[in-house]
Amino acid sequence: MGLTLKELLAGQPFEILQGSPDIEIGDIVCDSRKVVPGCLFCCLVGRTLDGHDYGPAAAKAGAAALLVEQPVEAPADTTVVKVKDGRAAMACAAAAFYGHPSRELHMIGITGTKGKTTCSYMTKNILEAAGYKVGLIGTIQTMIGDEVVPSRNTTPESHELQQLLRRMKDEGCTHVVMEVSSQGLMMHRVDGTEFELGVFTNISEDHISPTEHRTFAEYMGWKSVLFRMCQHGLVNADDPKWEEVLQGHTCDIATFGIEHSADIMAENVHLRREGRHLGVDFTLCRGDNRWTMTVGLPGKFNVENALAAAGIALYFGIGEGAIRKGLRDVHVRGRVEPVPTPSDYTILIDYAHNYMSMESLLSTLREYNPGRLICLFGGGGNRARARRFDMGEISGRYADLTILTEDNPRFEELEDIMEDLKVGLERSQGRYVIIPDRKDAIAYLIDHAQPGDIAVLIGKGHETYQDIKGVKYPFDEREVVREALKERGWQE
Ligand SMILES: CC(=O)N[C@H]1[C@@H](OP(=O)(O)OP(=O)(O)OC[C@H]2O[C@@H](n3ccc(=O)[nH]c3=O)[C@H](O)[C@@H]2O)O[C@H](CO)[C@@H](O)[C@@H]1O[C@H](C)C(=O)N[C@@H](C)C(=O)N[C@H](CCC(=O)O)C(=O)O
Ligand SMILES: Nc1ncnc2c1ncn2[C@@H]1O[C@H](COP(=O)(O)OP(=O)(O)OP(=O)(O)O)[C@@H](O)[C@H]1O
Ligand SMILES: N[C@H](CCC[C@H](N)C(=O)O)C(=O)O
Ligand SMILES: [Mg+2]
Repeated sequence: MGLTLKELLAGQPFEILQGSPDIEIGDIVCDSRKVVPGCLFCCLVGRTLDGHDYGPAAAKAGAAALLVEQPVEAPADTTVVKVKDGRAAMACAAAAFYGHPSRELHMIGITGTKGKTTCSYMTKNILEAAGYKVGLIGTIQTMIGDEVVPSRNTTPESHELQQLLRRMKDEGCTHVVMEVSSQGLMMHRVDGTEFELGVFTNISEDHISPTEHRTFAEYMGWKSVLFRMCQHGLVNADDPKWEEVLQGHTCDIATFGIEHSADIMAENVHLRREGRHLGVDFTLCRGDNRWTMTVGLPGKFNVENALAAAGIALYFGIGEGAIRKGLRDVHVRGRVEPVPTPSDYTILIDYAHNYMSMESLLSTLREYNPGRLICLFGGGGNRARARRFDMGEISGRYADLTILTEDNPRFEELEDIMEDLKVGLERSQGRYVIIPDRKDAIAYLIDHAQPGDIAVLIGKGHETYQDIKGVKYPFDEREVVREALKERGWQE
């Protein structure tokens, strides 16, 4: 026996515009193309379209009820209820519809400008090493244990999220680790989800564009919301803004850090380079415990991510061995991911695409003392323009050679994007070449790499396409590297 509309909206103010709220609801959707008979269709005001325009079509296709923010035409036998905020109401109804699965799971939500994806994989690895079955929701994909479910958004729409959580619980997961983006918080995608742990990695200026957040204050304000939704907070004490992010928090707080005094700390950070393999070691300190750890991913910033993941594990009472195994064996697609190469130089694929990630990535790679540091990247079209000047400038500052190329120009002209990148590079007087076709650019890089060099292909990360004027052309960077090496006679 399913729940009625009235039961789904319990605790939320709503006004009945027509029909009865005592009807049973068979599903919840917000896309008229996904309507099934007997469902609740939620009319949402989007960035480009208005779901209210699809209300009549949804009713015609069999929706039993419409959730609206303003009146819409509907047949007399369709119930129509009006709420103030359609996304918030949909999220709470979805949580009720799926029986509040978050209450039956150990829910971990990770927010922050950078490190969410990496930290969530580290956490999953550790929890699995401790014997738990784990659900993961984030940028690259959703996972139910080992099963992969494709993701469209980092934080899914609320009804998809609640459905996933229910599935995870039913399929035996005990813990779920998910990335909670500021867009997800702003669009009420996680409303109705009860988080046991909320984690803050860091914050820097990003996602400020006509399609994302209007100001930095707004961006930061949405990140704060997670700490009013969780029972316990774990935050990065090295981030200068952590106290601002916690404004209005209702959870208790534990901290982690490398530079500042914190509950969980890293000491003896040591960058490790063995042939073409890079990693980092540190001592994990909590109370009297001093545990040496080896992280399978390079860079000081991955010590921060590891501390956050270890902090989560320690909260759940997980011991030294599982933490060590989980951190040592971690691999994340497109996050400082090594690609097999002839053994004398390193090629990494990474997803840096803003100031903070470029700076962290290149400054830490520099510290590995490469023969030369070579950076290959472009700037995404129809995204925050400031990123391009920053990325150009930082590459010019740290790299011995920059190879400028394409990265999802979308509907912008590649030449215009290059001009912005060049401005940044010239500001820091970096040495660069321009090779518009990314495949040619990679071939150039391979032809010029020398023993001891570290080359990093930046921006595409896990992506497997090149988005040009609305068409997504297949482009898997690791395959392109492999092919180029093969053409040059190298076999793995
Ligand atoms: C700007 C934005 O966030 N858009 C999200 C939003 O779509 P929208 O508001 O653009 O929707 P719309 O096309 O205007 O349509 C409005 C409504 O009409 C409905 N509709 C539309 C057409 C139709 O025929 N019938 C119909 O019912 C739509 O289903 C929708 O409910 O709602 C969709 C469903 O939830 C999201 O997938 C979509 O994310 C897009 C893909 C996106 O790129 N979002 C980015 C900004 C984002 O959310 N990023 C964050 C962070 C990423 C990170 O840093 O890791 C994320 O969490 O992914
Ligand atoms: N803690 C960190 N601090 C700074 N930079 C980081 C950190 N962790 C990862 N990075 C850099 O940022 C890139 C993206 O990292 P990751 O995917 O883990 O973060 P995210 O918060 O999920 O980002 P996105 O919002 O892009 O999905 C990495 O490829 C790396 O270059
Ligand atoms: N997913 C993010 C980062 C993409 C990074 C880069 N590949 C680009 O296209 O700018 C975005 O769409 O803004
Ligand atoms: Mg992510």
